[in-house]
Amino acid sequence: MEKKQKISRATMARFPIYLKALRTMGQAGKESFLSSELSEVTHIQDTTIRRDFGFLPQKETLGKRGYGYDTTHIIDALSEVLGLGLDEPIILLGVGNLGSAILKYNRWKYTVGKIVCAYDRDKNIIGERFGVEIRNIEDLESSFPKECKIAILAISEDVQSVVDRLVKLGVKGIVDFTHSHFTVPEGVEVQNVDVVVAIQELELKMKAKANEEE
Ligand SMILES: NC(=O)c1ccc[n+]([C@@H]2O[C@H](COP(=O)([O-])OP(=O)(O)OC[C@H]3O[C@@H](n4cnc5c(N)ncnc54)[C@H](O)[C@@H]3O)[C@@H](O)[C@H]2O)c1
Repeated sequence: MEKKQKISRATMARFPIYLKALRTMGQAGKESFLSSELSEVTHIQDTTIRRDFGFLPQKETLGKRGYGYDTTHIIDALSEVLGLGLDEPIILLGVGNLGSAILKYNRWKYTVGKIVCAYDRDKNIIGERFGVEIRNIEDLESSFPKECKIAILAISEDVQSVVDRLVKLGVKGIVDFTHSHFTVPEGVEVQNVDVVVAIQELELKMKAKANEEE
């Protein structure tokens, strides 16, 4: 029986970068590519790219000499490993400053899926922004998009109660921009995104580097 290779965290972290670049290249009509071309776009060494592709499931991903890799095959293989589809429906909770910026960031296409609708409790915000329908949070249960498993949290109050409602509706992954503490049951993943924490981590890395050089 074929032994399944364990994919390292570093390789898994590079897969979404390849996927994003290749979806853009694919949309531009590029049917095949060389690892050196992907390297130029992603700034990841081509030897690393070739090694990472060795972990992908399909045989076609191995590439052919002089032709390179088939763009569609690699996109499919990356999507399979990452468990992502282009049509992944995503909802956004909270359309204030941050939520609006997220909606405005129009690079969702060809990258991670699609924000199908957003929710807010402020009646003045209900309607449409950047082509996305904004619904009243009161209608969450009655208008929740079928099959939606991912929610982005950009609300500022009552976070736990909104999270509980999302979990009940079947949400399995939460991208959390709030600075609130909340809990989720086992089987639900939370990914925190925090600019302040990112700056603190950066400072620590810079200090460590400066100490090394002393
Ligand atoms: N992670 C980061 O780096 C980062 C950066 C900025 C802000 N934030 C956090 O993101 C959140 C939003 O920040 P903002 O500046 O956009 O705030 P904001 O006040 O401009 O927007 C919040 C929006 O969420 C809505 N809302 C609040 N509670 C709600 C609820 N329970 N149900 C439905 N809608 C609700 C409000 O009506 C408002 O439209 C805050 O929690 C803030 O602390 C995080």
